[in-house]
Amino acid sequence: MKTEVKICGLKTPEAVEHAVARGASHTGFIFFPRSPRNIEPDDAARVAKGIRGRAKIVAVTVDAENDDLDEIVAALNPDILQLHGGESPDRVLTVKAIYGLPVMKALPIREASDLDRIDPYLGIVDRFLFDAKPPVGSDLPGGNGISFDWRLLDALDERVDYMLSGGLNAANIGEAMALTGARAVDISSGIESAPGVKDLKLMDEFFDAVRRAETERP
Ligand SMILES: O=C(O)c1ccccc1N[C@@H]1O[C@H](COP(=O)(O)O)[C@@H](O)[C@H]1O
Repeated sequence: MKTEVKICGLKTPEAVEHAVARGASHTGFIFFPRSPRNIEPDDAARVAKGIRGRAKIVAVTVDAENDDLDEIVAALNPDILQLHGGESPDRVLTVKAIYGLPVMKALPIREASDLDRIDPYLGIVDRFLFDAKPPVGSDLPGGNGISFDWRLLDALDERVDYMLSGGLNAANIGEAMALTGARAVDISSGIESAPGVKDLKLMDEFFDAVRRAETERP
């Protein structure tokens, strides 16, 4: 089975089209003003226009209020909401009830005990996204370009559906996929030439590395 690849933090039609042409299953748009990848809902709708139905459109938000979610959903009509803050299981249930969209819940991972946070969300979220815990002092809950110890996922119940995220790039994705067996991966800063600026050559190298890793699967 082909690995699902989410290209996150997209801001231009060129980068979105390139990602989908290279086989991205998911495209991510960041709605978080402090991020260099932040995009306005109307701009995201314009940028994503050509790829609807060819790849999933993911709206990434961080502890967003309903007013903000209303605006994002109305403008972009995303396929999936990625909740990348401290949203509780109750909040996820509320968001699902209001918008009727699948939710991917990001959980920050640094140590084995961080996996204990999965349980309360089981049966509520549609998928998890495991990202590295942000470094102390970071302004961003994601997009920090740092990885966690992938071996921690050895302890994961294999029925838990997740995307692997955090500091992935062309140089380490082979090892990450081999160690975790992840069938879905997510990348943002690892394919950028500067914060928020996607580099199509780095994107190509990432897709090539993912496809190579697939052929090396047991
Ligand atoms: O990318 C951001 O700026 C961002 C801001 C707020 C919430 C989430 C964000 N990004 C998410 O983090 C992962 C990992 O990023 P990276 O590959 O380590 O740079 C990214 O794919 C987004 O889902």
